[in-house]
Amino acid sequence: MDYIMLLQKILVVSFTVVFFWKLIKYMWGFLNIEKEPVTVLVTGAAGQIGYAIVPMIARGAMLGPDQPVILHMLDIEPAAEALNGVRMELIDAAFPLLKGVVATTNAEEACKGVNIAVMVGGFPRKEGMERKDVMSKNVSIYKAQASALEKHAAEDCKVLVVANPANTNALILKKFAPSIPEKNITCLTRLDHNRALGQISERINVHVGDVKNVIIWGNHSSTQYPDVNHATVATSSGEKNVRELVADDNWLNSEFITMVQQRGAAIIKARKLSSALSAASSACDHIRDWVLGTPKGKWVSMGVYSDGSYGIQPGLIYSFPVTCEKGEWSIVQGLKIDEFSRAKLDATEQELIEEKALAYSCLN
Ligand SMILES: NC(=O)c1ccc[n+]([C@@H]2O[C@H](COP(=O)([O-])OP(=O)(O)OC[C@H]3O[C@@H](n4cnc5c(N)ncnc54)[C@H](O)[C@@H]3O)[C@@H](O)[C@H]2O)c1
Ligand SMILES: O=C(O)C[C@H](O)C(=O)O
Repeated sequence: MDYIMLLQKILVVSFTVVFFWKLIKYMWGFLNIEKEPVTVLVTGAAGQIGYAIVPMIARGAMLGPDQPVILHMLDIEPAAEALNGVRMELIDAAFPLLKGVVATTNAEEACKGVNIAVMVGGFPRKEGMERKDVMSKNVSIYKAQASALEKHAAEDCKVLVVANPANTNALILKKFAPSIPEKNITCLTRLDHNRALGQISERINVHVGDVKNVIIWGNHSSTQYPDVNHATVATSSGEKNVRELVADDNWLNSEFITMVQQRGAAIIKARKLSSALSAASSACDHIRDWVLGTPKGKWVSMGVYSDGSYGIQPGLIYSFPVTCEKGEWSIVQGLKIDEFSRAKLDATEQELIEEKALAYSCLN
């Protein structure tokens, strides 16, 4: 009897809560109360990824179709005219969600009040240049931009570094923006994650949306480890393991890995330019899932500050499987790592340790 009364009470309370929640949401829509705009910074905005990503942001692909945005676009002086062209096109496109545009070559102005910073600007490797020269240029760019974010961005600003070497640029940014919480500084490996999903879907002829939980471990470079050991595919008879469906461990352990690792180079060979639309779209995926949350039962890959999970040296920006909730990511724990995977996790960690040492040597 007591149980029945308790159950009735629970049902009445739940019904009332749901009813009032729906009523509030309805009234909100009815009164047409708009959300406060979120300010998004895109550096390198006159470049290829910049040109692809700003309309995506202005259309709601990053923060949702009901989230107004203000775009801050930064580039360097030689690109000022092109940057102004992008600003003109944004105005011409008349995006309903776009509440303001700032196009500037002044980092301090660009960083003012920024809630989300997408760092695409950087110094590309040119013919005949040593790794150290490229690193040294990017270290000084990320040091300066970190200081501008530190001084002018919103306190809870979330940062995504896209420009290569993405993990190490993010690490330098973290070092020189000590008041930005370390959990708010990340780098892009979602493109590699999406590439891995795409390759599996092509191989077994299923829709890419039915494949989930691949992992990119480590560096956004050719040492990254695309891991399918925990990945599944939704089928009419339930979720099936990717290894079971592909039924070709040889392919998964060699050709598949190399294909994902080298995909960036393959795009450069084909387009004579590096990936831009897929990079822009994946950067939107990264921020959207971080801010709005990952769907239940699904994880994504993000380059985040290592806390020592899976034996990875703390203090590196390393790509892990993460889930996101209420604007915070957490590393998925407890996944079984076999011997083959262990060696791959360690190899990409080693490359990041060396990159960190090289970057720090450029600070001297
Ligand atoms: N992490 C990833 O998955 C991923 C994928 C693709 C490309 N990338 C990297 O993203 C970066 C951008 O690629 P892109 O194709 O747009 O290059 P791009 O050369 O077309 O554009 C780069 C832009 O950055 C600007 N820039 C240079 N120094 C700057 C500075 N100090 N401040 C602000 N802007 C500055 C340049 O003027 C240029 O407009 C590259 O480093 C590329 O290697 C990363
Ligand atoms: O710009 C590059 O070198 C390649 C890029 O990082 C990519 O993965 O497409």
